[in-house]
Amino acid sequence: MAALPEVVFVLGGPGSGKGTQCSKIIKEFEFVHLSAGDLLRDEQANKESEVGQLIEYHIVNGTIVPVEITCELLHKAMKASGKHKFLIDGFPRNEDNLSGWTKNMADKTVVKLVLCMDCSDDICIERCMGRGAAGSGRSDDNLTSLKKRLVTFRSATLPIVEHYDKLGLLRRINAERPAEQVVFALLCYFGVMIVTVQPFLEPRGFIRALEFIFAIAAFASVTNFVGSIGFDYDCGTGKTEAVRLTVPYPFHLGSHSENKILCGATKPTKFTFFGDYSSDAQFFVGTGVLSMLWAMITVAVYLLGEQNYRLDKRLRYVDFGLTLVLATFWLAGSGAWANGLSGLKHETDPVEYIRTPQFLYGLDMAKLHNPRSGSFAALTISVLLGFLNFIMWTGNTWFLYKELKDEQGENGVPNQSVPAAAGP
Ligand SMILES: Nc1ncnc2c1ncn2[C@@H]1O[C@H](COP(=O)(O)OP(=O)(O)O)[C@@H](O)[C@H]1O
Ligand SMILES: O=c1ccn([C@@H]2O[C@H](COP(=O)(O)OP(=O)(O)O)[C@@H](O)[C@H]2O)c(=O)[nH]1
Repeated sequence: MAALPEVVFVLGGPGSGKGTQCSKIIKEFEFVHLSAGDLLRDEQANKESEVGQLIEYHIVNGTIVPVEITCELLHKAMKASGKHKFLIDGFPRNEDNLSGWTKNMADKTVVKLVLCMDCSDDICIERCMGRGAAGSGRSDDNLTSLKKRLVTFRSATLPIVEHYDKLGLLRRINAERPAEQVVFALLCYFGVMIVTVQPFLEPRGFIRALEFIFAIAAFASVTNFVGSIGFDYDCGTGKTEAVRLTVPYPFHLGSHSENKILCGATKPTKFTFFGDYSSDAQFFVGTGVLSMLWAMITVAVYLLGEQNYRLDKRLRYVDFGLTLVLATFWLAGSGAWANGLSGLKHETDPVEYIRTPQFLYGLDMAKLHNPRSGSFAALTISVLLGFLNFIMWTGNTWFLYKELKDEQGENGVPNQSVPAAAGP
């Protein structure tokens, strides 16, 4: 399922610095800043608007415009932006706003965070008066309107702030500090927020995390393996000496030999094997390493750039394609390695070894007794892990394919009917 658009609400008293801080945040993070107040003022300035007068009335009196109007303006602006992350400043301001949003937008958006700019009334008044004096042109930057706006904030907006606090979404910011200090605190919250564990609660991310672990387990059980076999070597004097031969990765047996000085001889005796299983083993290990790298990259992308991933179809096609290729590699690699391992086990079987004609090894095989085989269990497990990886990568290919199919609207903002704006 495609991700829902993300929303961060920014609340706070008039003049607490909501607009100032939002404009700083969008420089650092890919959010679209939507000021509910600005949208209402633009609508009110539109001579053709049927609700202009109603908006003006509420703004001057510091009361709240009916949610149908605000919600429609917000929804239009979200759709028009073509983006997926929104910083909504000055909304929801009362119970009516909250229930209107819940009714129309809650199941089509995800509220990631609610920021509350804490600021005393005196500072709010001082800032708004300063804004008015600097020529904001706002009909509500005067003492009479300000007092009403502050009352509305305390009585209507603070219960909404508390509502989000109970949901665990609220972050309070001391907004009385200089703007640079305020933005620093805010950016920390945003930095934490962009790391999302959400994809790992869904099959795609969850399986990918497992794939990372199992890919490492599969190839490490091969690369770390050093097998061994052993015999007793008859010195011919009634004494025997134990011989241990190693079978190391990458199992290019033909090029691996061991020289042992036995029974006090002056010259070493050369023990060697035949056969080469390195291509099977290395293909398997290569698949494991590639899978680990791809899983590592995608886990990082899911954690830090999930929204971009969901919005950028190319990324998802690349993920789907590579996952499919790696699933195929796991099947081929595990099959080949299973076959290689059975050859390797046969070739390094100490019973077979001592039965081999003498001319092949240049050794007097009659002197070798009591064959002892080492354990190849780790390699058998590696084959099983390989097939398990095949199942996981194939399963994930299916989930990625399904996600590609379950496309949402172009810009991620769902198409939905918006309540009609109320008349004046
Ligand atoms: N931290 C701050 N310190 C001092 N002045 C600020 C601070 N933040 C905002 N201001 C000023 O206060 C006024 C109101 O800020 P604004 O961001 O428009 O508030 P709001 O959007 O909450 O109404 C503006 O003139 C702005 O420059
Ligand atoms: O969701 C909203 C946002 C704003 N307003 C009105 O717009 C005014 C100005 O809001 P804004 O957020 O621009 O300014 P602030 O009061 O926070 O400085 C408010 O007093 C309300 O009358 C509203 O009714 N609903």
